[in-house]
Amino acid sequence: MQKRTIFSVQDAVKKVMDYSKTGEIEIVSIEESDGRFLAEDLIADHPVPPFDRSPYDGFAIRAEDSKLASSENPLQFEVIDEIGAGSVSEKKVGSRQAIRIMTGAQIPDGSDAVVMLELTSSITKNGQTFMSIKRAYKQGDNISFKGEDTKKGTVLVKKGMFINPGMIALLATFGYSKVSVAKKPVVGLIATGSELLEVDERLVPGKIRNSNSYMIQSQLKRSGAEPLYLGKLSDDFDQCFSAVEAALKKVDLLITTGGVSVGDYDFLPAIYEKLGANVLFNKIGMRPGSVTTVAEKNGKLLFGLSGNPSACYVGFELLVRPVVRTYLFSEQPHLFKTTAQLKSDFPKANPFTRFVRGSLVFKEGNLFAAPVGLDKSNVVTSLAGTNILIVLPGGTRGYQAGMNVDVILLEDQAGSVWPWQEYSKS
Ligand SMILES: Nc1nc2c(c(=O)[nH]1)N[C@H]1C(S)=C(S)[C@@H](COP(=O)(O)OP(=O)(O)OC[C@H]3O[C@@H](n4cnc5c(N)ncnc54)[C@H](O)[C@@H]3O)O[C@H]1N2
Ligand code: MOO
Ligand SMILES: [Mg+2]
Repeated sequence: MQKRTIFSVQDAVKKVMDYSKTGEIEIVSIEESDGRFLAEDLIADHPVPPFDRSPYDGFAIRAEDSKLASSENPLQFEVIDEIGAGSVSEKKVGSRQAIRIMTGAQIPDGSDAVVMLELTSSITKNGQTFMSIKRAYKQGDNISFKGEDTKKGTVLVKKGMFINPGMIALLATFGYSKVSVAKKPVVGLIATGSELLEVDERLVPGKIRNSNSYMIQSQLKRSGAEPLYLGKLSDDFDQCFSAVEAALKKVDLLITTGGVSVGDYDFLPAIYEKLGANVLFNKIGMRPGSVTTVAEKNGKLLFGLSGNPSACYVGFELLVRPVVRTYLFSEQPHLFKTTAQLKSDFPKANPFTRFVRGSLVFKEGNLFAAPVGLDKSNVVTSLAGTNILIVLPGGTRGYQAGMNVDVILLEDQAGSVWPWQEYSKS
């Protein structure tokens, strides 16, 4: 048996990223663009608002006519027109004239200020309405100016950004009924293991249900990829080899789970060899996920994730996700990292960097990182409550509650450029 060379997390991620590439573009309707990734910069092709408009229901006047108005000296204006949002007055506001205007309507010619309805009183004399005011206004008072929200030509959203509800509002504002989005990379997924049952099968001795396939499909969707589930296979070399070889022709990336360690039925290393694939690494100095193996065949990446659920989960987030996000044009394809206070002691020392499944707790302006469940690579239940990975660099000491630790956010969309310094032994 060959001794495996241990790669640092940093070096492993770098090696994988050397083979990551950007994907293709497709055009979808604005409704379908929700949750996708923008394939070109979103540039304002007109100012917003496109015209000076009223932010209130009230009256458009000439500010200069209001100069002498006060409670002792209310001034009366002749109301010459009325406009709702969407209408444009053909009249020009002249001296001591006003136009009744509603929120969102274009400011009429001649006027340069708006008086809120509540600050006026109106009377009608011989069919003619007059309104009066008790204070002076300055030029520009209560006007929402053309371009005050954004100027024409402003880059509002960069290519590669996740399309959220606010971005949908922008797309609609600028007339994008069709949106150019990144095509989802098709990621093939094969689960290996003779012990695996289908989800709807009853438990029998020695067998467990295949949870990795569903978990990874969900992680793929969260990352923005299109999963192509190719089924689960027994630990049979020929069957697994043919499946991997055939899958490579159909997908942009291929994930297998299980069979990457040193067991008699761990066939992935031999499959990579027979395929003539270039194995980038097969051991990483991290826990869980130390057995995560990545190979490349003609530029296509094959991710051999561990069979152990927590190791599989972590291997995906650290190594597959940034490749998917690069496909989706993200310039910040890695998970976002910040610091938080460790919520409870973590006494177990380990020479490898630990990625402890945890949840972020917000309390009185502070961020806490709470480890969830049992910290073993074969556990599955802790994953449900996981929304962060708590990074505990390898070393001989454990960690105490209250210490500042790095955490990486799993449900954030902004992402990050490569955030991790090398985690050295503490
Ligand atoms: N002698 C050694 N043994 C092991 C080592 C080692 O270095 N030397 N590494 C251990 C570590 S660390 C891990 S992690 C596992 C990795 O195992 P494999 O990736 O080869 O995965 P399998 O052997 O196929 O399965 C491991 C474990 O996971 C369960 N499993 C597999 N597939 C699924 C699935 N789709 N859904 C749910 N659970 C799954 C499987 O039943 C096993 O219990 O190796 C250690 N051993
Ligand atoms: O690959 Mo294993 O998860 O380090 O436990
Ligand atoms: Mg194994």
